[in-house]
Amino acid sequence: MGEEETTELKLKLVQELAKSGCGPSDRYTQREEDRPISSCFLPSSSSFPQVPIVNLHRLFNGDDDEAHKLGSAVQSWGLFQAIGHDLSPSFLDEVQDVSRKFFQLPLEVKQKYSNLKSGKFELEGYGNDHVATKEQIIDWNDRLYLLVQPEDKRKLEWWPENPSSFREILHEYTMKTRKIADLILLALAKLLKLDENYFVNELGDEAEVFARFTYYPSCSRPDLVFGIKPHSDSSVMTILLLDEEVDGLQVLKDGKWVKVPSIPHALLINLGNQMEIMSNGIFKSPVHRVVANSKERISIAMFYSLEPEKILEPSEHLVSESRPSLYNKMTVKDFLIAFFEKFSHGVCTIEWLKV
Ligand SMILES: O=C(O)CCC(=O)C(=O)O
Ligand SMILES: [Fe+2]
Repeated sequence: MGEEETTELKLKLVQELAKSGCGPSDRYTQREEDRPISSCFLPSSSSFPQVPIVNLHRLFNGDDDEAHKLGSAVQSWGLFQAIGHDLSPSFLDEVQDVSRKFFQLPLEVKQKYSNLKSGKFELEGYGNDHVATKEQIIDWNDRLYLLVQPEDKRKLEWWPENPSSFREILHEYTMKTRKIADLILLALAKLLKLDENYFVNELGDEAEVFARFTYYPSCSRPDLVFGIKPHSDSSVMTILLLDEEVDGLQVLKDGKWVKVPSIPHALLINLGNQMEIMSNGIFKSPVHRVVANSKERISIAMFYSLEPEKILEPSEHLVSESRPSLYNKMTVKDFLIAFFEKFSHGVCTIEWLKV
């Protein structure tokens, strides 16, 4: 057995650590200079920058003011709160509810979906994030990670059957959020004066969509750890359903960490690296992080990623002599391998891909 595999096997689930009353050990403790100190943190108050809010109902009905708001949100923040979507509050509550119930199950039940198979890490399933080296500082969360689209690539053995409605709710959430994602992609293409189907077609039927259910156990020393360390998403776009009770997400804006407040039943739309690249840097993929809390927290992320064999590059309409491509080309598959390797070492932007 290789050394890395041994490292993985020794790790406990964070939820079990928290339950046993142990605080975070060295493996979770950030170096002093990296800790979530409050000096660079802006509380949300009217005198500080506020995360933009876009009304999707107005946007999808051709409201120019809303399109303008979207444009400024994705160019200066790279993320926004989406209200006015057509998902009912009771359905979103159900999504939250089945997620919470899954993490509340006894360990033996959840282990049926473990992302360690004979000690080897699998992308899908329940467990820790990938631990690449012994030096890696581990985030204070457990996750359930599932490929939800294309449908014929789903591996149902990873999909919980408990709570009994989990699979059905996840399927319905996948279909409904994909419609919202496609409509947002249309609006984004229009902003760049591209064919309005440009991003929808780039994503296409073979796009890989992953659902990540992240459980952040309560932590006795939230000042020492991260729920998720600073990063930008690898996706084209991410749709996040935030915990309604407990905040934790923060976004880096002009060098300051700004709190992303949870608005009940809103969706948080976050552009990822693939969109930054396709838009040749016009749209931003923001650096964000999650701080731990003395209360537990859950979030559900849907990541939309281009088909693995595709070449990741800016739209040719956004490249000219005066604005050459800012990024080196590679396949999506190679990009993702490099991304996850760098993420585990705490790299949080795509500076490394720049020409
Ligand atoms: O839990 C959150 O609020 C954000 C999670 C996140 O950034 C991610 O899963 O990439
Ligand atoms: Fe993220």
